[in-house]
Amino acid sequence: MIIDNHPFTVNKQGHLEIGGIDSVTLAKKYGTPLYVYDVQIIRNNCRAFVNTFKKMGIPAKVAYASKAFSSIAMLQVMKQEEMYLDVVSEGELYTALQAGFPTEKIHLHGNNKSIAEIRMAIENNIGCIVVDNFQEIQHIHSLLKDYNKQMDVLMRVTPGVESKTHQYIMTGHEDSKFGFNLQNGQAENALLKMIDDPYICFQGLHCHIGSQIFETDRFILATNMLFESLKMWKQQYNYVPNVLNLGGGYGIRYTKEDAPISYAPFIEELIYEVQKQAESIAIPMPEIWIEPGRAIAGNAGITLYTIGSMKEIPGIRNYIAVDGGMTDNLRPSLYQAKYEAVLANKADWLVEKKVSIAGKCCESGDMLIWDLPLPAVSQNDILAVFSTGAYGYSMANHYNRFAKPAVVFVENGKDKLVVRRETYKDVTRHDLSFE
Ligand SMILES: Cc1ncc(COP(=O)(O)O)c(C=O)c1O
Ligand SMILES: N[C@@H](CCCC[NH3+])C(=O)O
Repeated sequence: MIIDNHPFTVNKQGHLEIGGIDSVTLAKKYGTPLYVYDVQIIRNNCRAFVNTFKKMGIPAKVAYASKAFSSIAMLQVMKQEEMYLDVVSEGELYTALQAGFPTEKIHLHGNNKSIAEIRMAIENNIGCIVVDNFQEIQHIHSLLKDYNKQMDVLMRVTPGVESKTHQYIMTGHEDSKFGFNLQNGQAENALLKMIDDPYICFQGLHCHIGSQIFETDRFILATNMLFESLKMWKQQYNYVPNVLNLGGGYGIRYTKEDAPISYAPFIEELIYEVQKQAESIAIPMPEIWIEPGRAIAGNAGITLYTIGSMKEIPGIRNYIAVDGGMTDNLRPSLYQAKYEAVLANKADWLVEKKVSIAGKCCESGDMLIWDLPLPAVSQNDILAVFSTGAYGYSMANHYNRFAKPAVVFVENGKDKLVVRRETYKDVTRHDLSFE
């Protein structure tokens, strides 16, 4: 039996299965809350992007935006899949180095890169820095000069395109903390600062309009805005980009209301658009880079919880509490994000009524799912929440001094612990006594 809307099945015991393994067995073996990833789905997601570019014979780089879920094992899978990598901090870069990720395939982002981050990038000879602001151009220039090195650099621009997504995850609109503004001349000024720099090898533009976007026309519109500027810059400065990085942001299915982008046809559409635009301003086709995060990790991951206390308010609501919440999935409380879930140990039972899934943090807003249809629920049932593979573990936190859950990878019927569960010793590790 197949689970509606999600790439998982139900086994003969009526339990949810992931990667050929009974999820209830995993919950028993590793405890809950537990993040579980089906590695084959991660691989398929990577291949959908990489193979489309290959099939069309287009030089491209597909970089995994590791903010979605960064761990040594995950980045090792990215290495195996020949992906490039987008990191936005020293911590993400450090994790990539620990994973043995080829440094020349790493791209560094960030709207406030520290000197230490830029140094780390230069010392490790990473592939590219995506410059975000004027101060950074100066820092990158000076540091490269000190090291007597050259480095590829892209300029992040905001095209002034409003994507239809939650306000907190829009990034391409004018009033954004990221990048150089295309409309008000800042991007042009930045271009002029970098175009002939002896240390900065200026390769082209980067544009990321936001996250969890379904309307492909927004990506196309942003691309058109880039070409409007490129047309002027060609005429005025004879500038021709080698690279256009069109960011990530491809929406995935969390609930049945979401109609996720079909990656292959969309990438084809994007390629045709860039080809058409490049021809129209008579420049060679630039290399296309993209940076999906959620689209690689999101639907591959589930979170398993154990059901605990239950509170029925007659005529109002049934609250069912689980042993995690906003500490392992911040998205519902931060973005009012919606999720679907099943009882993993009763995955073939008929749905009985709607219940609301509460986390166990001391916050009324710590609700994972409102009005979820479930079969009859009992204490110790296992709840499996779908599509938690992106921005779940990576935004996990220690509120109420919760320990972060473990992460398990499953593939070909085998499970492997890839991030161990934190202990309370881990949680208090940095506390010092005042006595
Ligand atoms: C610069 C950049 N690239 C890529 C991503 C990945 O986005 P997503 O996970 O939505 O694909 C983000 C996050 O929004 C980002 O800020
Ligand atoms: N954390 C966000 C996405 C952030 C995108 C990074 N620019 C989410 O869960 O949807």
